[in-house]
Amino acid sequence: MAANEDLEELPGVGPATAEKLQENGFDSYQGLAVASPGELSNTADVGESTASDIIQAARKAADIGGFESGSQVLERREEIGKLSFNIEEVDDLLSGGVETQSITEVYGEFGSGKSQVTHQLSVNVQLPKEHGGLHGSAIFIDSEDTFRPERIDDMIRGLDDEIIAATMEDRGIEGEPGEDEAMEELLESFLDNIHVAKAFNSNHQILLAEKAKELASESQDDEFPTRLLCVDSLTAHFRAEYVGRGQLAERQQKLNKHLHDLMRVGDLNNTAVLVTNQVASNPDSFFGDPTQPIGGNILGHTSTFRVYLRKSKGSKRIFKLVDAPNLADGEAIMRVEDEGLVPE
Ligand SMILES: Nc1ncnc2c1ncn2[C@@H]1O[C@H](COP(=O)(O)OP(=O)(O)OP(=O)(O)O)[C@@H](O)[C@H]1O
Repeated sequence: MAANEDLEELPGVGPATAEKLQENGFDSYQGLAVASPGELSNTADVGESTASDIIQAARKAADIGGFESGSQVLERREEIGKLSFNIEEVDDLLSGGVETQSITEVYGEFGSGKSQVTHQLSVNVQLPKEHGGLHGSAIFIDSEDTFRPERIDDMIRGLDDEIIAATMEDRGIEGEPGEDEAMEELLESFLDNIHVAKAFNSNHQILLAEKAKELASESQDDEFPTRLLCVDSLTAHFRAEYVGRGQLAERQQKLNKHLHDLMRVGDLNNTAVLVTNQVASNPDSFFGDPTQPIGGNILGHTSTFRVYLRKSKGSKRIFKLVDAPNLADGEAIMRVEDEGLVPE
C-alpha cells in the first residue's frame, strides 16, 4: 500500500474492516476503486450501501491514472522493445518478439512448455540488444513452484558461443565460453537478475504484483532495468480457490484487477508481461471447452498477444498466435531441448 493510503480514512472503515479488506487483497485505494459493492460487502462484512460509499471515496482518492496527450502516448510507444525468442520462425510470427508494454498470454495443456517459455525469456531478456535481448532483468511470480535455476543454467550453456562471448564482455566477465569459472560467474549474474517470488494463494499473487510494480520502477536506472515480468501460472490459484459457479463473478473481478495491475507494471516501466494459463484439461460444466484457456473473456480482452502452445511429436511444440493486434494469426514450430527452446 502506498505510504499515504490509510484505509481507515475511508468512510465506514474502522480497524477491523480495514484488516479484513487487507487480508483479502484490498490494500489500496486503487483496488477498492475497481471493486464491486457486492464483492466488498461479502469480503468486509459491511452492508452494500456502506460498501458503495467506500468505493466512491476510494475512487475519489485513488490515482487511477488519467489522460495523456497523443504525443505522450506516441513517445511511450516509440520505446516499445521486442524480446526475441532467437527462433526465427517464432520471431517472424511475432514480428520480432514479445513486446514490452503488452501482456502476452501463453496457454496450453500441462507439459506443453509454458514454463520453458518463461525460463527462456528470463534468459533472453538479459542478452545484449544485438542478440535479441533487452539488456534487462526479469521478475518471476511463481505460483506453481515451477522456477528452476538449473534450467536457467541449461539454457545459458545452450546459447551460441558468440552470444555467450558477447554477454561475458557486456558484463566484464573474463574467460572463454565453456570455461568452468567464467560460466559459473555468468550463471550467477543471470540468476541475480531474475527476481523470483512464490505466490502462496491468489491474494498473495495480487500483492506480489504490487510489489513488482515497486521493484520494476526502482530498477529503471539500474544497469539491468526490469524488462520482463512473468507470472507462471496466472490462473492456477484463482481456479483452485474459486470453485463454485456462484464464485465465478468474484473470481473474474479479482483476475481482472490483477491483470490491470500487471498491465500497469508493463506500461509504466516499458516491461513485457508474460503470463501462462492452462486449458481446461478435464472438461467440466464449470470450466467448459477443453481447448479454451481458463479465465474466459476478461483475460481474452486484456492480454494483447495470445499464444496457444501445443505438444507435437517428441520435443516438437506448435506455437500458435491466436490473437494479436496488427499481426496475422499463424503457427510456428519449435522444439524444447536440454539447451532450451530451439528452432525445429
Ligand atoms: N531439461 C529438459 N530437456 C528437454 N526437455 C525438457 C527439459 N525440461 C523440460 N523439458 C520439456 O518440457 C516439458 C515441460 O514443460 P513445462 O514445464 O514448461 O510445461 P507447462 O506447459 O508449464 O506444464 P504445466 O502446465 O504442467 O506447468 C517436459 O514435458 C519436457 O518435454
